[in-house]
Amino acid sequence: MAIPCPPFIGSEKLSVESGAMSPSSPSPLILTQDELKKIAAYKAVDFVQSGMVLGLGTGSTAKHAVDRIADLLHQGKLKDIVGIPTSKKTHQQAVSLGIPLSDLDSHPVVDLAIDGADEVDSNLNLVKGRGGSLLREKMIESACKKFIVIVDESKAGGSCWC
Ligand SMILES: O=C[C@H](O)[C@H](O)[C@H](O)COP(=O)(O)O
Repeated sequence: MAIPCPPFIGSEKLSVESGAMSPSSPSPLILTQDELKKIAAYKAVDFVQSGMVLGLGTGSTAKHAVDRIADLLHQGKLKDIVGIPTSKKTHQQAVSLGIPLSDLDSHPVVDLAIDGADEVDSNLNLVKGRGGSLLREKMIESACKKFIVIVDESKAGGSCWC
């Protein structure tokens, strides 16, 4: 699914400033749902600081956050991160990207957890776990000081949004 994106996200402004496009004829920037997930996930990772113990979420949205954390570690912009994965899949992804990992036994307090959700309502109630890792998510996300849930607009619809 492709979703029209507001002009403040993306490269349109840069194109206008560089003279590549006339300001009077802006063309809408179309982003896919996965690109929107990536933008939201990268924004969540802005809250990660060096030295943190991180809950690493599961799913197609959280995957982008884990990728971004690994990028920043490799660039030296983040240091001394310890990740606690919420699923076997995320564990495998983090290992493949070289993110140092631990568990709740060794790190019972998690500074920040970042994860997706299946649905969110206007009171920020969440439906989670359709990716199959609800138990580990609940354990790790209950132990965190701060929990960032990343959702694109497709998660805000449905019966619980009132
Ligand atoms: O068990 C799965 C998790 O709760 C996911 O965070 C949730 O299902 C959302 O996944 P996705 O980002 O792939 O929509």
